[in-house]
Amino acid sequence: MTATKKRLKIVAAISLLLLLLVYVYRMASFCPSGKAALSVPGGEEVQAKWPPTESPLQRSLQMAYEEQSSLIREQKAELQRTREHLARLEEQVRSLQTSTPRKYPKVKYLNYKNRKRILITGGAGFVGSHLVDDLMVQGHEVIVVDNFFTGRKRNVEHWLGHENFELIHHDIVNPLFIEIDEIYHLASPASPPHYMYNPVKTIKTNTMGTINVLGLAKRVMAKVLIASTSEVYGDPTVHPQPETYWGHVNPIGPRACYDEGKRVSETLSYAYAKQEKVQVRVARIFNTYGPRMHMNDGRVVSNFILQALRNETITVYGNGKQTRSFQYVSDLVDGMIALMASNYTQPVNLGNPVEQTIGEFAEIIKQLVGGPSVIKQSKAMEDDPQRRKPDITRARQLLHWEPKVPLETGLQRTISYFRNELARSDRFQESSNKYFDTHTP
Ligand SMILES: O=c1ccn([C@@H]2O[C@H](COP(=O)(O)OP(=O)(O)O[C@H]3OC[C@@H](O)[C@H](O)[C@H]3O)[C@@H](O)[C@H]2O)c(=O)[nH]1
Repeated sequence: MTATKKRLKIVAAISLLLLLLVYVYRMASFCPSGKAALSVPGGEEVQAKWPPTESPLQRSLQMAYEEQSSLIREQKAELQRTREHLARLEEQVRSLQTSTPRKYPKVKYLNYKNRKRILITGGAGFVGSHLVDDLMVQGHEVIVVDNFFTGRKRNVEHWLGHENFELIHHDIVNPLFIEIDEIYHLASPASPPHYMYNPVKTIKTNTMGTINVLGLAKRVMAKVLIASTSEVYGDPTVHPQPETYWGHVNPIGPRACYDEGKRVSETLSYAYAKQEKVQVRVARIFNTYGPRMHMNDGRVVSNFILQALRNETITVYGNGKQTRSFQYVSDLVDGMIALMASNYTQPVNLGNPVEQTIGEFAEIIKQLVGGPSVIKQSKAMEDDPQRRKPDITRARQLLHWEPKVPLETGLQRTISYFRNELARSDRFQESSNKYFDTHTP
């Protein structure tokens, strides 16, 4: 039994005793004058002296009451001492945290000429934070701008305080004035449930946000890489999809805020390139997965892995015959850095051409995670693209890039990441339960 529970029991016992005492006093018909009125046969009232001679029961009640009162006083004092001690310890932990020099991942030293100042919008997100890691390790100065709608400070906290790193809480829908050499524009929700949650904001981010980024690039003559998407091909009628394919997008469907938003983003890039001579790079990113995906991301990889880890039903939307091709996040980051470094200005597909149906993918996850989860079909998503596979000839030829991480290897890393995340959230839950248990007044 915890100390708190013991204390609660003692307090309850004392309250009962007090009630009993009050009751006994009432029964003795205590008068305001300090005298008890006693009725005698014949109607005469005799005023008795107060306190009357104490009965043995009253005496023992009184003693018990005094004993319990002093116990409560002692325990209150002890509680106060413990609280003060805890506060002192917390203060010590805080001062230790600030005085201990932080350990950072090793970064290369680049001289002034080779070191770039690189802005990453959406740099605290899933893909952005991996890009931050690579560019920091290469020795560049990295400035992250994020509005933390889907990004998290935790994704980049290992760089906080590093002299080459800066984190700015800012929404790119509003203009930004800083000096930089390169911009990776990744800011936008990317998971269908996230971008459909606030379609107007998604469109604003991909239009006004992109205008702000391109305007900044124009002012400071920075090179820009725009993170576009395979969704510009919509529900494609050409398979696999080369960059020359114009796409098949429903402009008023539930996905339009993202698909059309990204298409405008591409259009803006080439308008600024033509009119303002801004150097642009456009990466059309296909389905990507890996550690640091949000637990509530809602995309198929995180959903299936979490369902399997929790022994829940694995939900396949529709008949499961729709296809996707999944690339591991480190491959994508390599591709983006190679594209930025190249002098190629047309869009480039970055994705893994190994394609599978979503039904097969559910089986793969179930097998890799193990456990008793069953796979079930549920309602199909509206306008869900039916086949998607990148043609990466352009990236192969121009960037000498192709994905390296096999699906199983990438999935194993992602599964172990989500396993740790689940354990972490359980620990957090446990400790917050404990906290509320001991701090309930
Ligand atoms: O729990 C789920 C989630 C998703 N799915 C299905 O799995 C497929 C993939 O869905 P996701 O939500 O992971 O991603 P989508 O391919 O639809 O969109 C993605 O496309 C490429 C990127 O640019 C974006 O990250 C994202 O928009 C879809 O057919 C979807 O219906 C399930 O069957 N079950």
